[in-house]
Amino acid sequence: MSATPEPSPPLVLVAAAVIIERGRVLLTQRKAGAHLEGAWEFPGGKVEADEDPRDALIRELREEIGVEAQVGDIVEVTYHRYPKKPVLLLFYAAALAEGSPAPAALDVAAVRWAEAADLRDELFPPADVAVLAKVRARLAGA
Ligand SMILES: Nc1nc2c([nH]c(=O)n2[C@H]2C[C@H](O)[C@@H](COP(=O)(O)OP(=O)(O)OP(=O)(O)O)O2)c(=O)[nH]1
Repeated sequence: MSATPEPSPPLVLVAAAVIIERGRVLLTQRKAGAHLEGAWEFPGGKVEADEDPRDALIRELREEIGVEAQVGDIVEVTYHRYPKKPVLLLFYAAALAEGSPAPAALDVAAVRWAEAADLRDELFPPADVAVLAKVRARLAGA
């Protein structure tokens, strides 16, 4: 008798921000106990079923790091299949709004501004390879 195939896990839609200021990009670190714990990443999170991805990103940036952001154009779109979790990542260029509070680690392990030399692939989730290449190029002014 053949085993019943596992149902495919649903695709998770994620919006994340590429925020560059004065030659540095804003990164957050994933909390202990979370999927990919300890990895550095671009701040953001899951888009709810009824949400515009840009609105989801503004909400996540408020919740995670307490900033007010303006969300611009897509930098990269990446599909990645984590074990038991396929994700579609929308990476948007974004900027801190005038008068926004400075980023604070409200619901992340840490937050920091990073230079191009700090963007080593192995510190990030495997899905971030393509966006990291684009961010390095942007930081280099290309
Ligand atoms: N925000 C963000 N998420 C990323 C990046 N790269 C990457 O693979 N991801 C993945 C990690 C997570 O699986 C997913 C974001 O979901 P999340 O942080 O809201 O939720 P989570 O999986 O920790 O939460 P949960 O399932 O435990 O509720 O996208 C990135 O650069 N930024």
